[in-house]
Amino acid sequence: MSESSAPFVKICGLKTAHDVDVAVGAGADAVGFVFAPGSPRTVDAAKARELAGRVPAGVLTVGVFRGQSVEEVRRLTEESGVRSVQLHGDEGPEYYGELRAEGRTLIRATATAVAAAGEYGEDLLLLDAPDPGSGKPWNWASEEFTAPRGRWLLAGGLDPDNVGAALLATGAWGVDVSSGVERERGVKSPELIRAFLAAARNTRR
Ligand SMILES: O=C(O)c1ccccc1N[C@@H]1O[C@H](COP(=O)(O)O)[C@@H](O)[C@H]1O
Repeated sequence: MSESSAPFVKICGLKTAHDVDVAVGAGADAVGFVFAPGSPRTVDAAKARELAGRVPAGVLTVGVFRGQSVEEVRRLTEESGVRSVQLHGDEGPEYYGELRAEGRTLIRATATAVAAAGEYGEDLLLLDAPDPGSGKPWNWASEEFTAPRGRWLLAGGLDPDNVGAALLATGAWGVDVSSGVERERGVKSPELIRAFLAAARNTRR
């Protein structure tokens, strides 16, 4: 993708067939299913398999994990059939290496400064807020923020009203959203999903 093309957009935390259909129909590049425990968006492997089965091959399906063992990530990924693994824990490069050796597409989520995408062997880097999925933004607009080299996604408190400015300010390759497309915590809004995708798509870096 060239710098002037439309940004990559992932819509995360989907729990219903209708929301998956809306996100895919509105042009999402990726959809996420949360396997991390304790979230209002958590789904089990059977539900994720049902939802992922609705997603066409050109759209990436992502399982979202936090602080879970390699064995659990492997099991949930295989049982659900999602194609990509997004890790929010404090896993090190060895952990990534183990999953990478099995051919999984890896997204490394972090709230700390990173010089370049790919340092742990991940396919995509995701810069997120310290409390992922909370809808709270972080200081991506501050002068202290330095964007990493390479392809990276921005997340944390994005919504249809701020995603364009966030993309322009940071130069992120793509964006990821959950709370900002919900009408109440854990319940997606089809209108907000469509509005977010339109706003992001219309932004050219
Ligand atoms: O969405 C969750 O509940 C979640 C739980 C645990 C780890 C990650 C989670 N979601 C990720 O958080 C951001 C979205 O944040 P926001 O709600 O838009 O502020 C995104 O990367 C999700 O994949």
